[in-house]
Amino acid sequence: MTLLQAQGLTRRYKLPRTTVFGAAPVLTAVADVSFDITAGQTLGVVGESGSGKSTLAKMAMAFEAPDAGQILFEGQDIHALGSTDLRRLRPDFQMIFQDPFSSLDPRRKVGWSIAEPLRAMGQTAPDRVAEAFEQVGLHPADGDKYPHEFSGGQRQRIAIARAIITRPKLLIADEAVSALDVSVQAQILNLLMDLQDTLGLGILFISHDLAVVASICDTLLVMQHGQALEYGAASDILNNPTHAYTRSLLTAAGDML
Ligand SMILES: Nc1ncnc2c1ncn2[C@@H]1O[C@H](COP(=O)(O)OP(=O)(O)OP(=O)(O)O)[C@@H](O)[C@H]1O
Repeated sequence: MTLLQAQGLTRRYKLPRTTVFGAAPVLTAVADVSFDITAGQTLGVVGESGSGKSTLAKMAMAFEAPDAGQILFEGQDIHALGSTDLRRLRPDFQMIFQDPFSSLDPRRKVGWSIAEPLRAMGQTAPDRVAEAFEQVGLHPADGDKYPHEFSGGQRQRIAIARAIITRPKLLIADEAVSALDVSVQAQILNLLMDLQDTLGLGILFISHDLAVVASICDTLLVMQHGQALEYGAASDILNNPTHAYTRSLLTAAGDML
């Protein structure tokens, strides 16, 4: 079943004027991008810094509206929903960021922080908190500790626990392992794949690192300057890239693939 369907997504930003004459310059951060994600499938989005990956994620999370195109979640246009309907849908799609420090309140015990999405739904469910800790390979007693007591990899596990606590259907991971050492990256990627198997999650996995993306994705979207250069089965693109830019990413990834 198609979980998320992006059709012709376009996002433009007005830039500061450089002269008093004429219109303000406009940057097209995402230009006419389309993709699908089905349940249990990972779409990898790869591209250099500034290629529009995070802008795509923000639109998929309904944090930012597209200037053109649509994002359908289970057939519903999320940008056409009223705030009440969007709030009702929110638990179904959750996001993990590069830096869990920015989303974990340093003054709060992590058990409190991971329950935040439940509180936003008007729920308190201590057994869900314990379950989420166990699902990410931590101990429920870890909920009584503060973020600084954990390593970077453990903090990313906590961020994942918080993302899955609402039992979402779709997870959006934006550079979720980029700040971690290679061995820890592998552990977090394995965790995401295990969670996908058990929970049937669809995952939108964004990274500038093709080696990382290739290790986890089923389908691949290669972006450059806001454009989708290639989109399709990851194995097809990796074995037979049609674009010179993709070939340069493959060369850069080298032995890591
Ligand atoms: N709010 C904004 N206002 C103006 N320009 C923006 C805004 N957000 C993003 N941009 C520009 O849009 C382009 C795409 O940015 P985006 O963050 O989506 O790229 P990215 O591929 O995620 O790169 P990075 O990994 O460095 O964040 C960049 O040129 C960026 O400077």
